[in-house]
Amino acid sequence: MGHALQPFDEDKENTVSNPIYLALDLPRLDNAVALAQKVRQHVGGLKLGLEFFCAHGHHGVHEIAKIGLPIFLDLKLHDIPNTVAAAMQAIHVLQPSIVTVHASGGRAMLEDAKAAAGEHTKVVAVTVLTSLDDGDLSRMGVAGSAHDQALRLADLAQEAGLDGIVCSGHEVGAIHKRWKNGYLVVPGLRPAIPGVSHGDQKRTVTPSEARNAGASVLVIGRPISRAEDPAAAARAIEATL
Ligand SMILES: O=C(O)c1cc(=O)[nH]c(=O)n1[C@@H]1O[C@H](COP(=O)(O)O)[C@@H](O)[C@H]1O
Repeated sequence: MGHALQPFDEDKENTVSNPIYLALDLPRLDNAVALAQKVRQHVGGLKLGLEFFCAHGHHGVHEIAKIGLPIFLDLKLHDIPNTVAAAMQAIHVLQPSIVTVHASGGRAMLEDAKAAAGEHTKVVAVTVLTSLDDGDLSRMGVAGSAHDQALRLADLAQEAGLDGIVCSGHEVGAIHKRWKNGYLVVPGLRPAIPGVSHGDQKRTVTPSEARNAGASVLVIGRPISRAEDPAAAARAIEATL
């Protein structure tokens, strides 16, 4: 029997009391459970990505849900509308708080994804991945800056009736001005600690910069999961917000 996932409470401003979602990007389920247990007092939710879902599927989601925090299922769905809608229906039973799709899948895909989602699930569209910069976009044939592209795709997501978007901290302020009640998810966050690794992330800001610019949710992975003391790292980040 699976453990029922609970939608989380939030206030009118589309914020949660602790906006940090820990990205549980670990290959082993036992390690993911142990990490989540360690930091559960200092984060508002847990994000499970493609790596986790491919390895552990629905069973893995149920195991993590037992920890008692809202679950963000980051599957970044991107396919024809019919396929994405069917995938959304297949994860209904998990009742995730948040699910991601790619905004570049187009308006019909976004509309069908939202229509197929459970009523307590927020569907948010990834605009421009935080691992990409202007040069990467130009090589993909996208004219203009990552900033402008993120704003364009945020407008598309809003027109399609989604709950919000995923963007970097570089754009969240501008998107917040255009979409006041949008649910704005910001990854690519790095605390202002000397020598902190940015890894594959190119458009980064600190957690407090993102929060002050209007982020509803702060997605943080390696700065917590790879810290010597993950609970202390999460606590230190929480204290800056
Ligand atoms: O959708 C996401 O969560 C996401 C979008 C994006 O543009 N950039 C991004 O890094 N993410 C996710 O956010 C997390 C960031 O992890 P760290 O770089 O380790 O903090 C990873 O799980 C990514 O899959």
